[in-house]
Amino acid sequence: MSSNSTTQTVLPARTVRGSVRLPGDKSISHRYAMLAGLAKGTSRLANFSTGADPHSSLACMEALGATVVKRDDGVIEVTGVGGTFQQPTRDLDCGNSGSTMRMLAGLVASHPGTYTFVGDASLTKRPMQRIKGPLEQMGARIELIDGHAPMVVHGGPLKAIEFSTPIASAQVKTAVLFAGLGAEGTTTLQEAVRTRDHSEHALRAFGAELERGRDSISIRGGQSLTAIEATVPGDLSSAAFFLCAALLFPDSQLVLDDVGMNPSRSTLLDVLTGMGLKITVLNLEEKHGEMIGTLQVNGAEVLKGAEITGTLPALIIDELPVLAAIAPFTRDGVTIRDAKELRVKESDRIALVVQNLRAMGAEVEEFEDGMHVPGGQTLRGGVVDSADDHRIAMAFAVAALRAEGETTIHGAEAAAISFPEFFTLLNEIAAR
Ligand SMILES: O=C(O)C1=C[C@@H](OP(=O)(O)O)[C@@H](O)[C@H](O)C1
Ligand SMILES: C=C(OP(=O)(O)O)C(=O)O
Repeated sequence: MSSNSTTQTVLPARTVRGSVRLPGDKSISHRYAMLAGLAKGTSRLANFSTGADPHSSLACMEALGATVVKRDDGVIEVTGVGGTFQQPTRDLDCGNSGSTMRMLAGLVASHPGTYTFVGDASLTKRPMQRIKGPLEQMGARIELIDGHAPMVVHGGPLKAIEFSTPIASAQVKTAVLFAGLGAEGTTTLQEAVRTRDHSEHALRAFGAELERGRDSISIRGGQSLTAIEATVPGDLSSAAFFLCAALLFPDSQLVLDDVGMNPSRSTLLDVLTGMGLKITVLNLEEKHGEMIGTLQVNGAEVLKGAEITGTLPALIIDELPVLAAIAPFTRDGVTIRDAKELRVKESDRIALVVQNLRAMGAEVEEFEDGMHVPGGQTLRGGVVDSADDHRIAMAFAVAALRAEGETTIHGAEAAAISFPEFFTLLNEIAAR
């Protein structure tokens, strides 16, 4: 049972209808917060994520000497340190946010000083060795306890490296690129799977030059950053919950405004289209390298299944819990393999999805690297547990819309990590 339990009850719905405005993208908000904190000048960031995680990044940047003003109109103003971080007098508290800990470790690594990173109980269990390797190769020293936080980064002069990421992780890629920004020489990084490229776009937006090779990305050290004015696109991973809700009802109709459509994230839309969702993209435009569009969606006549294997899981890793949670309602079932990373997120997302699906009466087969959820099943309302994992809380709220009877979600407040408005918006679009 989650430790700090606020329960939410979700009733079945007849359909979902309406229009939804999403919080700013969590991944982009983290990157803008960090780079704005290092840059020269004052950045103005509209539609910055309301989620707790990017606010952990902002608080860390304040501890490093940046000034953060949260304006009443939702715009966040960040005045950066102009290239040199202040030695923090407190721990850098990353809360629940793996992105904050891993990416910021890379950013501070080239700055002489000692930085102590801490996090909550969940973050303290997550693997940090993956960034220690490359950052130490560049010349930083990193102390971990058994591969985990608390993590002490001893920053200093770094040397560029050539690095091939052994796991598909945008956070690891970002840690290396951010360290490369302050290193001597040109750092080159190769990824087997092309993960989300928000860091590349954000670095360019703040004035850094990067070079893309066929399957590599290079950054020259010693470049300085300049403040930007930007509007953060709506979060496609938050949109996923509503898109999956729309899939559940043939007559559903939703409009999602100003959603981030970066091609390195939008594979999700191909998967949902393959499952039968009708998606029309309107008003597509580009801002600071990021695509933004309005999504008009209608439900599936036949809700088909999906096979999510190979390199695909890495491209939709945060959306897998909700896809699995609605899988019993598909005609053909959903198979997820090659997704072992799910076990080291805010919770063991494979074990927890399986546990909660079973609590709602579904049959599921668990694998070390995924699961198989047969289709053609019904769910009954039940008691599910988020284990303080935001994506799990929201995934099962969506599945509950088509369950028989009401569903109680323990630890529902975890949604605020990425999407504080989630339950209010879900209630608004659910027709009962
Ligand atoms: O770069 C990012 O913003 C993120 C990358 C992914 O993590 P990994 O890099 O660990 O795969 C994802 O799960 C996380 O929610 C956000
Ligand atoms: C895994 C996630 O985030 P992070 O790694 O930043 O904690 C997530 O938001 O699902």
